[in-house]
Amino acid sequence: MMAHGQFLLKVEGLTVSFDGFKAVDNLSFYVEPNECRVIIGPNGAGKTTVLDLICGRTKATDGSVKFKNHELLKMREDQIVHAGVGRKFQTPSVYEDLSVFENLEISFPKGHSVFGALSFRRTVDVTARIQEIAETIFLADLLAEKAAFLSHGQKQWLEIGMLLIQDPELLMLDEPVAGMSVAERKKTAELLNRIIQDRSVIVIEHDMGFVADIATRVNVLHQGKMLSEGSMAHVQADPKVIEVYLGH
Ligand SMILES: Nc1ncnc2c1ncn2[C@@H]1O[C@H](COP(=O)(O)OP(=O)(O)OP(=O)(O)O)[C@@H](O)[C@H]1O
Repeated sequence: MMAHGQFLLKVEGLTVSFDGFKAVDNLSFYVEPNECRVIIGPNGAGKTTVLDLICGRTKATDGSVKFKNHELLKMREDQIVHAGVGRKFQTPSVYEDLSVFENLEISFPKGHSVFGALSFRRTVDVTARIQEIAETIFLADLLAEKAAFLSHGQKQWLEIGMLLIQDPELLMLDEPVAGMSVAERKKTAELLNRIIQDRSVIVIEHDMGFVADIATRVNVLHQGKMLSEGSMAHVQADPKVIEVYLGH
């Protein structure tokens, strides 16, 4: 347990400018453990850029991003992953020719096994973890199936599983339910509500019904700045939010 007032992620004064255009402009927010924070806002508001800055894909111009008090802005992308921050991009990138099992297996972090050279024990350990993750992502009955034969929604879940197997403390997802059926959206909400028992999640989302099902708090971005922040009910009732986003 973290002490009161200890945030998992502290974003302060985060700014990036591309040729003088500030895509993210002096943005600050704080994410607690076991939180599902949803970032909403109109096209071009800077949502994807915020995730790119946190995961080290884009270099910030100014500000600070502290994850468990480590400054992420000074770290490389691979170091940020190693520190416990996982990122899923919009389009699923699973290995189509491999099975669900193999996709999860190759995502298992290498070189951290407490069993060291005891490869048999290690295999048992990995297999148990793959089984557990497969159940979480609704694919336990499809472990032997080639990823190519999964539905779009199942591929999205598999990719979430490939991140979960690395046990990140912070997971960032860019529009995870885009292209999913209503039933798949419901199951994805159930999945996110389950995984925040053990970690925090930041999600970019446009589907307000889905946001209502998952968000503990919502950030509304507009022109790279925080337009409004709070519970779903709070931001939905905020006249500024209705004017630039929800009213459209
Ligand atoms: N590498 C870059 N170079 C120049 N401009 C960029 C770069 N990345 C993003 N931008 C610009 O920054 C702004 C914010 O883009 P971003 O993709 O973060 O918005 P978004 O809120 O995720 O939008 P959407 O909902 O359409 O995905 C846009 O005007 C975009 O064109």
